Amino acid sequence: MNDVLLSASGLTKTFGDFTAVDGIDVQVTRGESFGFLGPNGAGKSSTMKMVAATSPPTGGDLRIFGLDPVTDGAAVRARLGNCPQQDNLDEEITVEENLHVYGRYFGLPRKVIRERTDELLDFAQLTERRKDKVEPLSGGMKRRLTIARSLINNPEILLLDEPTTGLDPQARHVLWDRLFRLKRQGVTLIITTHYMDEAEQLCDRLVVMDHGRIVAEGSPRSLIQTHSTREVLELRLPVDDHLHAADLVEGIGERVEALPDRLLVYTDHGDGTLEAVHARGLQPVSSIVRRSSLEDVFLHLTGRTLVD
Ligand SMILES: Nc1ncnc2c1ncn2[C@@H]1O[C@H](COP(=O)(O)OP(=O)(O)OP(=O)(O)O)[C@@H](O)[C@H]1O
Repeated sequence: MNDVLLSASGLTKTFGDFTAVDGIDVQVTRGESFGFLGPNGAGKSSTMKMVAATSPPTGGDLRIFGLDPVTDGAAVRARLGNCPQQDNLDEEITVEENLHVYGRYFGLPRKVIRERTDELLDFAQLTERRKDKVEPLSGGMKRRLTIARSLINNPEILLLDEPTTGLDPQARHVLWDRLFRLKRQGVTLIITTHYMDEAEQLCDRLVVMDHGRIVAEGSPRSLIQTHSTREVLELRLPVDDHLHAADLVEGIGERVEALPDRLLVYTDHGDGTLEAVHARGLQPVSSIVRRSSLEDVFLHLTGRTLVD
């Protein structure tokens, strides 16, 4: 039997006249790594705050661990780890004191807090920095500390709102590695991101969100198979504006998307498609063939790119 930890039906959040989350249906089962992928403003954070039991829904039904986060907020929060978009560490105290304070907040015995702190500092690769103040740590270290802190109560679900936004590539990879470890330990991860590579790396299953609605759902692989071709030929032609250049490659490949700086020709055989472009007498300034990604899925479904 699937152990459903999160169940939302018609979940809605309005701010005055504005609808940020527009009647979404989502289920997450224990052990899954589940993602909300969408551009800024899609409604991901608003959804996460409702799931974190910190912002009440304005419509629909939401159950976490079978509980109502409005009436059973404290019970829900005790079983969740919550990493909000902005790190909210206490910068004036040390790394380990940040964990101690959180442990006390959850009412854990001192001995348990000490043991968990040692484990979590090791997990976050921060043992050597345990006596240092938080303020001078790098962005990646602060993020890892935020995650370590949110694990102090041994949560069944870890909520991660844009976990790697603002981090450099190396720091992102370190963080992804830590999140993989948690996933292997059986922690259910719920992640929001506007990075398609992060969604592909971390999520077993995800929903694509746009303007508060879910526009597609599935594993990264199944979404790509359903909504894109195997490969994409990216072309830069000697024209000023690619937005009006799609007709130059009309009939080549299965579908063409025109972006301001390039054409994306969707095809199952990129190299053959490039030959067809050359056979038409076109001389691209540059061309690459790559695998289809979730970015292509988003573009196909919404006509827009994930990151502007
Ligand atoms: N407290 C609020 N009052 C009014 N509008 C809000 C409030 N919080 C969010 N919104 C609006 O709701 C929409 C969705 O915001 P939300 O933060 O959920 O999106 P997001 O997908 O998480 O994007 P981001 O990554 O930028 O946070 C946005 O248009 C935002 O301006």
